[in-house]
Amino acid sequence: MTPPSPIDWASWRAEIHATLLFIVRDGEILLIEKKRGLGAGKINGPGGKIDPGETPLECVVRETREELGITAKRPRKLGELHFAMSDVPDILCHVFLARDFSGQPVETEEAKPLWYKLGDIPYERMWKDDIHWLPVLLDERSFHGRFVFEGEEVVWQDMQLDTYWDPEGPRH
Ligand SMILES: Nc1ncnc2c1[nH]c(=O)n2[C@H]1C[C@H](O)[C@@H](COP(=O)(O)OP(=O)(O)OP(=O)(O)O)O1
Repeated sequence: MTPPSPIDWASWRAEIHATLLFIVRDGEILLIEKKRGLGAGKINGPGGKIDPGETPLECVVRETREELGITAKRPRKLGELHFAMSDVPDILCHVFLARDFSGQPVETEEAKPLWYKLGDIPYERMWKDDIHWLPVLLDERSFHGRFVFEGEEVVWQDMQLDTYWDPEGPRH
């Protein structure tokens, strides 16, 4: 049974809306080592904050171009993550999966591209929540995750699988 949440999700609103993209091709996943900003030093998918007037899909394509110099083909939103943080603003993150891209991934000021076999994803170098939803994304199932952080640690979590997505965008 899920323990009571330390925060009231009914009144929760994200201060930041962001995106993440995971590209999977030929049994490997394209990740980045993030070089600056929130999560610097961690391994993650490309992505970042949504600009004013931008859709999550436009954002994830733009951020992937900026961070890796490639264009994702047909990214599909499969997940939504709510992060209640203790020391940085709360985040709502739209999570996408793509099976192809054009161009060649290059290292930029923001990110270093890293390919991993699907069986060797380095969860120990990623945000602590990732292990709870990335395998779901890789199974092409939709999900809605909520995580409460104290610093770097997850102190409460809830994952709903096979959720329905409103193509118009986030609920908060
Ligand atoms: N807990 C957790 N797990 C997995 N991924 C993330 C988190 N928290 C997060 O913030 N993230 C992701 C969501 C975003 O993709 C990035 C954070 O975006 P950020 O790098 O701050 O945004 P940019 O727009 O690229 O940054 P600047 O250009 O403003 O430096 O991490």
